[in-house]
Amino acid sequence: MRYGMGAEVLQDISFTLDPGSFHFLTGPSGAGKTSLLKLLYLAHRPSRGLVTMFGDDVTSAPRSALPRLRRRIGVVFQEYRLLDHMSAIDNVAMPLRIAGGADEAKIREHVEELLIWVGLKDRMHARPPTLSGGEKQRVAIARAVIAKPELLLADEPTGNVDPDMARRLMHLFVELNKLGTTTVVATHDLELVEEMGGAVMQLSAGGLTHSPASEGQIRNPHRPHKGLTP
Ligand SMILES: Nc1ncnc2c1ncn2[C@@H]1O[C@H](COP(=O)(O)OP(=O)(O)OP(=O)(O)O)[C@@H](O)[C@H]1O
Repeated sequence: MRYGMGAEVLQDISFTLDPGSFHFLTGPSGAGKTSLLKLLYLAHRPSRGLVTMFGDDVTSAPRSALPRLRRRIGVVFQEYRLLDHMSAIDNVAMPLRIAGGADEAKIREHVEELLIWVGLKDRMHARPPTLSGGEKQRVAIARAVIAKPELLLADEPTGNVDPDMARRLMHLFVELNKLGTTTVVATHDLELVEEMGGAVMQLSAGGLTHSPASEGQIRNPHRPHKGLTP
């Protein structure tokens, strides 16, 4: 992958994410973690090579096919990308409203429950510009997981919260993963990676220096979260 006419920022990377697996993506700043997630989110196409997603080659998929594919992916962006004119509740409810099929009262109940769980009981009606960095991060995470996507991509999702909340949010990802969501979490927090015990993909200077030999199962126990049970 390269940006424009620049040098390649990712080279000769080959891996498969088994359905339902959980992977951490680590590596120093600038190694290419965000760039790799952009390939997986279909925000960028590789300059050479192949990306297949849900069994289909998406490298040459028409642009018109991308929104439908992206609806199957939940993303926590490093810069959150919340809609500033909407409340936290409405930001989080968006994937459910776009998916359709659920009645508004149920959506609201589900969203409120999740926002309470991530510690935003008193900030649900606030708009993103009035939220702290850590609060915005939690809204972004809630939005990414609310519709139980098939694939969850999270870019440094706990970078702005304290260690206890970081653990709580990781357990939310684990809980979702147990429901079948394939998960990739890019993080600098090696202590948390060690504690959670998932498979690790390690990037260094644009190459994968360590990729999981095994199936990417998280080994540690977790606290149950009722809102994400089927
Ligand atoms: N939009 C862009 N245009 C040109 N180069 C870019 C762009 N975004 C990132 N890069 C370059 O691509 C390389 C990989 O960056 P990337 O953001 O993927 O790394 P990262 O591992 O996610 O870093 P961090 O941990 O700091 O978020 C870096 O050399 C970076 O300077």
